[in-house]
Amino acid sequence: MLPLFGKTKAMILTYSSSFITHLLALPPASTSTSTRAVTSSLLHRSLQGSFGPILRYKLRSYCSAPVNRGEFMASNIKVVQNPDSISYLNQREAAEIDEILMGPLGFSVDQLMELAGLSVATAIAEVYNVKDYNRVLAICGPGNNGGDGLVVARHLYHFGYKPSVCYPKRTAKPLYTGLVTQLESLGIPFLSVDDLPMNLSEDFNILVDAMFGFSFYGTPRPPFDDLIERLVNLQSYNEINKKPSVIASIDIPSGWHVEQGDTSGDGIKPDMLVSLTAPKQCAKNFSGSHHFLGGRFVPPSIVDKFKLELPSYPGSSMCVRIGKAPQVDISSMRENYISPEFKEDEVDPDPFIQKWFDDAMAAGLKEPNAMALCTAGKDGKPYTNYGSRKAKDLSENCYASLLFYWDGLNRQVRIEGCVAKVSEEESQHYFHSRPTGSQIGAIASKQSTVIPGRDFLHQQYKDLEAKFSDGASIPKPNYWGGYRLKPEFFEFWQGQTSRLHDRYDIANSLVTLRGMNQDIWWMNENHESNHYCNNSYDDEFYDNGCDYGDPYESYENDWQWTDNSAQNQYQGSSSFSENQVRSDEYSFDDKLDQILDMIEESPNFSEIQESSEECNNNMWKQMMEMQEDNSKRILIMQRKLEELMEQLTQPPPETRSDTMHENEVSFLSSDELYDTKMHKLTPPELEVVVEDYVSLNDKKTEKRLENEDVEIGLERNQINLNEPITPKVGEGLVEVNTTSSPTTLSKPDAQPFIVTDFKRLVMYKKVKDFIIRPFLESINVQVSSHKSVAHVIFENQKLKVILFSATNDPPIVGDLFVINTIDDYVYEHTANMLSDTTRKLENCLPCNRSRMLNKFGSPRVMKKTQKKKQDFTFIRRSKVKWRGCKKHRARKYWRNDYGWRLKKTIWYFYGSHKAGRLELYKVEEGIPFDPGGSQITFDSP
Ligand SMILES: NC(=O)C1=CN([C@@H]2O[C@H](COP(=O)(O)OP(=O)(O)OC[C@H]3O[C@@H](n4cnc5c(N)ncnc54)[C@H](O)[C@@H]3O)[C@@H](O)[C@H]2O)[C@@H](O)CC1
Ligand SMILES: [K+]
Repeated sequence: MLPLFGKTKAMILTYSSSFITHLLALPPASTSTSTRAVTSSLLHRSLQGSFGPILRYKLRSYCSAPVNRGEFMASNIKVVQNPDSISYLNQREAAEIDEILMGPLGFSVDQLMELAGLSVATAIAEVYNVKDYNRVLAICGPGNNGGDGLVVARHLYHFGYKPSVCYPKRTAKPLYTGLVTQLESLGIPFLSVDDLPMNLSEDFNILVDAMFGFSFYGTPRPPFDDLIERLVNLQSYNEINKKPSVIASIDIPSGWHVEQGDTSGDGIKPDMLVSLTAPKQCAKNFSGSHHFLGGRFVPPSIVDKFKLELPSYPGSSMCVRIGKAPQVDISSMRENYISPEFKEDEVDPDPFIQKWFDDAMAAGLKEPNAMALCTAGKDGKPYTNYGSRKAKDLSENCYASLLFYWDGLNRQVRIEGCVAKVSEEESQHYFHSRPTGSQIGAIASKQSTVIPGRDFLHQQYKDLEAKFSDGASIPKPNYWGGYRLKPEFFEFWQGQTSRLHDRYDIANSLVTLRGMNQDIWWMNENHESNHYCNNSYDDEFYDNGCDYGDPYESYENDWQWTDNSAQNQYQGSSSFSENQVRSDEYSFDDKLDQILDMIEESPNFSEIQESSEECNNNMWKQMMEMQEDNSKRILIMQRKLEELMEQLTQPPPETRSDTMHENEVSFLSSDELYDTKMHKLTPPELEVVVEDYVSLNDKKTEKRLENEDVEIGLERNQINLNEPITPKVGEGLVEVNTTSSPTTLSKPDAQPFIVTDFKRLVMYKKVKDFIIRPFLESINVQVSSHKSVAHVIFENQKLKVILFSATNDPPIVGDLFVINTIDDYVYEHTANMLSDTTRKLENCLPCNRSRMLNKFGSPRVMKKTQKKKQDFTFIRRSKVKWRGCKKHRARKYWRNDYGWRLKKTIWYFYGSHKAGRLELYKVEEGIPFDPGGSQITFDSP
């Protein structure tokens, strides 16, 4: 570890060699090293050259951040190699653990479900990146497994996925209703089984199987049998599809026997299984690519009691992979960066004093001051083979490049300039300021030598430690010293989505350099680096054959190891062992071959080759200038592309309504109505905005509706039926003529179609919970004075009623508006509220004019508002029909008149003009009715 500014430290690693490590991953035995080395050096050089920026785009994708870059990457998840040593639970044990957790151990089911769901979501995100696997369907069952699925959907939403939920058998417990409400508030669509395509991979990338967990038994009952069937059939669809969808099962592949697994052999075949708490016995039969364990809450007492052998979770991860990760496909490693806006004024050439460095510090990145150093020798090749030397390079060609890569912030700063040795005094001073261990380490690891193994190094260290135990000053080896780079060129890079990365270059002449040229990079970095040979600028070590930092090249040389483990500060890293590094694991990728071919076939190739031969500082400068031009061009292109992308990816404006609350009912006046484009609709017309339309899938409700002769959508004359009308979620306007003239139903994304005759329109509005109810039975607005129709619109959680009168006249004062709703299906609060309203209305039904006036327009109020009695024509209808009514008569009236069942709730509104505007007042018991006064607010019951 090399100090910078005295107290901060910088590590110089070999940028280009580690770069090549990622990039080429050469299997030494099978590839002609010399050719490849030359090509790779040219490849590297080309990065600096005229066609560099374009290539860099491709290349960066191979050497970007280590986490989460696509399928088959399980970065920080500890891999438990032997799944056989893991415990598998039977059904009884699983249930027992559940009971203990939620009994004596004091967990609540919500808690466990949240943790379980989170771990499943993180495992999914670990394997299936959000860019390629964006559309998720969580298929949720009736039990806790289904609850986990709901939690997963929520977390995936927050991770950037687009989840939908199919939850056909809902459980009316607050835990579940709460989870549903949470998802609804995020605008996550709930789809019925009928809404789903037969081929689920048409609409979804990931299918989260949350139907059944460890309590499943027997064979799946409807509608899950159908859903499971669709998951089974997926395989045949997937064979056709270019990008098949994947199944991620929670705890147990649904339909499988909890212990015996897929007994019939024709069950679902999930690609991923996330076992919770501990794998169930059926998981032994799991043959998909990704088996994870989640539910990181099992306390030691349970581990002991059930003698559980479980893989340990790495770091703070919520999940751990069981078994081996599939072979890494290098070409698929590609991070879709999501970064904040790139602000030019936030970058400063000195990465140590600018905001970016502060950001990196604040983000808690490990050693943000660590950097990679890339040099090039006089032959122009950064690395020819393992015999090359950074220091030697620098003595021949002072140009070098430093790279600060800040993973986690998706940022990188590259600095280029000329490097010079610092004075011997400076080096001496710094050497003795280092900890004794580091000083000994500098001597112990002999530069650029091949050593027999790690033990040898330890012994060296011990011997030297003994030698200097008397506290004598440790002499600085003459090969140890610092370098200073004078920056001439900076490149700021920030990863962005779809590879449209930000890149901002600053050349020396444009900026005032601050700080940078005062600082020293200390060479001899290997003392704290696990993987690399010591580095030296002392000529006497040049020929010792140590390579700088490319472990793959190292195998070629058998075993090279000059590590100083005594100084190992990477506590988290597992120790380096030879058998972890197998060349055949890194097969040479076709794509890379292509790139290399491209370079070699490029018309510039020979030019570059030639110039590289006589590489000198001038050439480098030229190249940098060329690169600068290109970078600018690329930057402009990127911006343009980004703008375009932004335009293309603008989401459509959100239209969404929610549970309607009584006190949020508002009305538009006919004036308002005629002011808008809606005036084009000539009455009598009925326009209903259908939002959040969800068809019924609750058996009980369905049955009721059958009995009640109610239909979803339009109830119409079957003979004249052109085609079935089933509005779905997201569909927009439904226009219906109330006359028998042809009716147009238009949906934004569908062909308009004609219905010539219908009885009534029935809307089902999903309320906040599991029950889907018809919210408004035909917008059956009865206006007492004359025939009117209404527009009813849900907007911003408000019900808006727009009235049309048959004569084009606005409704008059005293009109009574009746909107029918059905309270049976109304959930909880709404139900109570409405039935309460019913009760109140029943109690105050106007049996005669005087009684009505007492209730709704007391003489006192009338007097005060100087209104005449006849203005209160509320009773007009009741005079005719409700005269002398008693409660039961009123009920009868409702049933007969509306052909509806008894429990229907009717909302009464009283129309009144105020400042040219029609306002509707809810008629309620006990509240003085004052149409001239301010609008009555509704008390919640
Ligand atoms: N203790 C744990 O380790 C935890 C368990 N959790 C989850 O809870 C699950 C177990 O939950 P549950 O006990 O609620 O049960 P399940 O979620 O396994 O399902 C039981 C439900 O499915 C129904 N069912 C069973 N067999 C059926 C069949 N053949 N056809 C149709 N329906 C059928 C049952 O009537 C019941 O409603 C676990 O698998 C796991 O996903 C997590 O939520 C939290 C932690
Ligand atoms: K499941």
